Amino acid sequence: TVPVFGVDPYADDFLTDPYADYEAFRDAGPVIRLSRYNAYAVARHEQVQAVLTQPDIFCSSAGIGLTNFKKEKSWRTPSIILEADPPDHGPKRRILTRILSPAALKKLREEFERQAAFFVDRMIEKGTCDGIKDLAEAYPLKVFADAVGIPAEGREHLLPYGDLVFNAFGPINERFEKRMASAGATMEWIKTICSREALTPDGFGSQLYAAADAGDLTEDEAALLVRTMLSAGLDTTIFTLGNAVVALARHPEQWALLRDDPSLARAALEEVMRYESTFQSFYRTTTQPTELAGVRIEAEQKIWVGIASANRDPRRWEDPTRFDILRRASGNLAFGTGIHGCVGQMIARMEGEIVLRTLAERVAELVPAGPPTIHFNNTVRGFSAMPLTVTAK
Ligand SMILES: CC(C)Cc1ccc(C(=O)O)cc1
Repeated sequence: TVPVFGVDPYADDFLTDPYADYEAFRDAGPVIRLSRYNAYAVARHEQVQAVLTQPDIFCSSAGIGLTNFKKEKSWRTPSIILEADPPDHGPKRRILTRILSPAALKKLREEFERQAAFFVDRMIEKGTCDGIKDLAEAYPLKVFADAVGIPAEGREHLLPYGDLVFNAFGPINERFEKRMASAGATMEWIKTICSREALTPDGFGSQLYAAADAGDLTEDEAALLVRTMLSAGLDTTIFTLGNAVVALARHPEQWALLRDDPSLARAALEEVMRYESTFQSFYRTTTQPTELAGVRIEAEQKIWVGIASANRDPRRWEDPTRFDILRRASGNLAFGTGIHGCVGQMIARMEGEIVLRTLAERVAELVPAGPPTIHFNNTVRGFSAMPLTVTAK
């Protein structure tokens, strides 16, 4: 029989330190059940990879959260790429891949580097600062929001919106209800800035409307893909940058390695994403009766997919609980994998690598000036505050 766990993976005390529970999930078997949410679960690297690479059996169109769109209404119009299966998914994916191409990103690199220098220099001037507020949040809210082409005013709605989006992939619990209750103005603002006229002429958003003008998208689909960019491209990079700063501040010997060799920035970022994955988990839904690692699973079942757990699976990683920026961390599942693997992973990596390299080039010491504050959310895990003392190189 399938091992059953009654634990609540969305409880604050679970999310404070989920890793012992993830280990128990992995050790219990390749497939387990989370009885509290009536879902199967995969927590090992091998089965997480297997589920994400069989979209015909483990689909996304029933929602990639706990809510089954075939049975309950979604809180927002479903995403036409994230919550879509082949054949609808492919053409939309190709449009985003083209807009987020390496050539497009090369044009942004200089501005992204200039902004990273600005925010890091300001932290050094302050001496005592907050690694989240002054860098991890501020940087993507400036460079990525500018790249999409949304107006400067009103960006304070972006984090509340992201919190709503990521809470909605979990259960409709008190955390979600609370955020939803105060989301009126935010939902209005999001709708407004995804419209053609709100966007600057040269950003990613306008390029989506150009695809509509070329007949590759309807006007409404273009607006929904702008919403996709704002949903997927901010909270994730913000929490990842925050997790990087916290991990480096807490592991001075790893910080020293990076500071003494800034070219390690990309490898350091990859290890942060493996060691402290921002994205904890999401779901797939079985389209037919199937068998996974010898376990029979009926159709229409929600499967919890433990990304952060897979990234610490000792069956795949040597000494997984050790934060080691010199290890080969590529191949981790922080960006997912398969046809839905993160379409923005190259711009996300560019932001992260530039920020870590800029810190390494300009900062001598990065020392905690107090404990970090965890941000509790149903899907992403990170910090809302990290007091730091920062000294110039
Ligand atoms: C890690 C992913 C679940 C992030 C994400 C969120 C939202 C969308 C969308 O299309 O709205 C796409 C991707």
